[in-house]
Amino acid sequence: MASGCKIGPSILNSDLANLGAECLRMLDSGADYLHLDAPCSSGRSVFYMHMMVSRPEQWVKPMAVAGANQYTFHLESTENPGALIKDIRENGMKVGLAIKPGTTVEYLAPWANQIDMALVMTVEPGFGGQKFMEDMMPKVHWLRTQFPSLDIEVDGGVGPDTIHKCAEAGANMIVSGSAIMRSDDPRSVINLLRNVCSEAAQKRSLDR
Ligand SMILES: O=C(CO)[C@H](O)[C@H](O)COP(=O)(O)O
Ligand SMILES: [Fe+2]
Repeated sequence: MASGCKIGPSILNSDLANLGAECLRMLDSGADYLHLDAPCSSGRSVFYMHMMVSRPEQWVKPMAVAGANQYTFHLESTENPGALIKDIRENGMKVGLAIKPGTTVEYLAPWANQIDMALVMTVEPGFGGQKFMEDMMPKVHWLRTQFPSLDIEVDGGVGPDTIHKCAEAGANMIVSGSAIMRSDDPRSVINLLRNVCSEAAQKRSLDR
């Protein structure tokens, strides 16, 4: 089984001048992990880095030193994914592998057994508040069918209006930026996302 349904608020849209307080606010609201789209340093043990950078090789050690738990890089940004996966592991972090909307899932498949999490981007990487791309859901569904125990994350435009599509397709790790950060009640948004996701996962396991 994948590691249960987890909700990771994206801090990209938060008050960056008060990053520490924003992270604590999210953890206090029930976040399972924090999805960080920019390098930062912290001792907390729930930081999953989404590295939207060219040459992701150069940030592995700094992120490990900063206390990141997981290092997600874009398949499009490296010529040697195998070596990078090995380096991330040797630096004590879990491995996430992301694909942009224009990349087909067949490129990711050969690496699926070597990674902890696949990230299917549901917007073009860059900034928060973009429109969710529903046409990415077949990728999630295909991955879930082929790799039932893989953690599969979606990132971009995910919130109460779009979570059902993600959950039904098989995503179990949910990044949500604006929908959580802009809510007056982040806890209820996090709970809703997790409940929809867990119900879909439970239904899948009953159907098998
Ligand atoms: O990787 C990202 C942007 O490329 C962010 O994680 C993402 O945009 C989250 O924000 P929102 O939920 O508002 O789309
Ligand atoms: Fe992200």
